[in-house]
Amino acid sequence: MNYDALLWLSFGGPEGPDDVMPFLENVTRGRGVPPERLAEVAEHYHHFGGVSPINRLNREAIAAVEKELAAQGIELPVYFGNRNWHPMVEDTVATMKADGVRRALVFPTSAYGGYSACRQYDEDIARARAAVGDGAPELVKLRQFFDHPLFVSSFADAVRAAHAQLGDAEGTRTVFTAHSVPLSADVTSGPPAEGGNRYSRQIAEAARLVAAEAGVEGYDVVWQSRSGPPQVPWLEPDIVDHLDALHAEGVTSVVVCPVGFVSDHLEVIWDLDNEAADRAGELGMRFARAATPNGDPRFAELVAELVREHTAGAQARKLSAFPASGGTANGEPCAAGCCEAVKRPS
Ligand SMILES: CC1=C(CCC(=O)O)c2cc3nc(cc4[nH]c(cc5[nH]c(cc1n2)c(C)c5CCC(=O)O)c(CCC(=O)O)c4C)C(CCC(=O)O)=C3C
Ligand SMILES: [Fe+2]
Repeated sequence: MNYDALLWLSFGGPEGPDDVMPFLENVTRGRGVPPERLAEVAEHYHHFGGVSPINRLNREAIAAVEKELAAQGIELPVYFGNRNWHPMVEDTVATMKADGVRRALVFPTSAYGGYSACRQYDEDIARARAAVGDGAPELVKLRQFFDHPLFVSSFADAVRAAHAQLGDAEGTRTVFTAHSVPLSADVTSGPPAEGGNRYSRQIAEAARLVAAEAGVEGYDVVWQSRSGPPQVPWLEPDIVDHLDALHAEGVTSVVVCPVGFVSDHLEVIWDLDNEAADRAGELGMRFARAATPNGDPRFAELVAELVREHTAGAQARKLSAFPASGGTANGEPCAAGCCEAVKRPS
């Protein structure tokens, strides 16, 4: 085998009240997020005792992946590193070097393209290697997986289960949601030759695939967790505004599917399970939120299969016509100018 480890690369989240502000400062450094927004998001974390579930969920997913790899006879130790909170990826890559790791695969915990979902993880890889310096392991990122059949079927079952929870009410609307990004960031997502908007087009494609497999007809794609200064346009409509619009149309029952995320981290348990669910309650709408895939055994199988694309020549299974992007070495972009960062006003 050409690889001697797997690095699980994620966003990171606070693990106690004192972590919240330093974590948020790490996330927003140079990103032009106003202090009012930061204070609001800090409150969301404090609502849960300053603990984001994301690190625990990643550790659980890693344990499942370790078991799956072992069951398949793939001997790869799994390391865990984050962009914004401990264990920081720079420290993890230093440990990998000290352990003698020379060439590792990297699983980023995002299924999509775009700056925040793909390219920024490349920057993390390059920064961590630079911090470690000579002898840093070679780091080869696994590709985007938004259209992988295991990812799609996991969400499809979750959507079906959420409909069943509502007793399959006639006319229940399925609403797919993903993290909003500035319009400018969506426009520059994907390789320039493709014409942009790769992030929102991949989200729309994943929603279409999940809806088709779940057998739901009426569905919408909306956005959530908008950040940044109010004057900067982001992808819309927002999920909460959309519930108002659905109510005005006479919809009385909704299933919300967070197709843009792999786990029940803070944007899911606060922005959906509290804010959106409360709004639905005020409007007298029935509301069920579909589960995210990381607790599903198919998620560990998916990661193992992406690994086997590199170690055993496994065929890249995918359901959309988008090219299999994102799998580059040492933080290289997929193409010149692909998903480049947009400067934010400070
Ligand atoms: C596309 C996308 C994903 C999905 C892809 C992926 O999963 O990577 C994602 C995931 C996540 N975002 C997260 C948390 C935050 N994101 C923020 C801010 C921002 N996100 C953005 C985009 C995305 N974010 C953007 C364009 C900003 C504005 C600042 C900037 O331009 O960078 C802020 C700052 C405060 C605020 O919300 O304003 C926080 C705290 C957490 C961890 C949650 C937890 O702790 O459980 C996760 C998984
Ligand atoms: Fe975010």
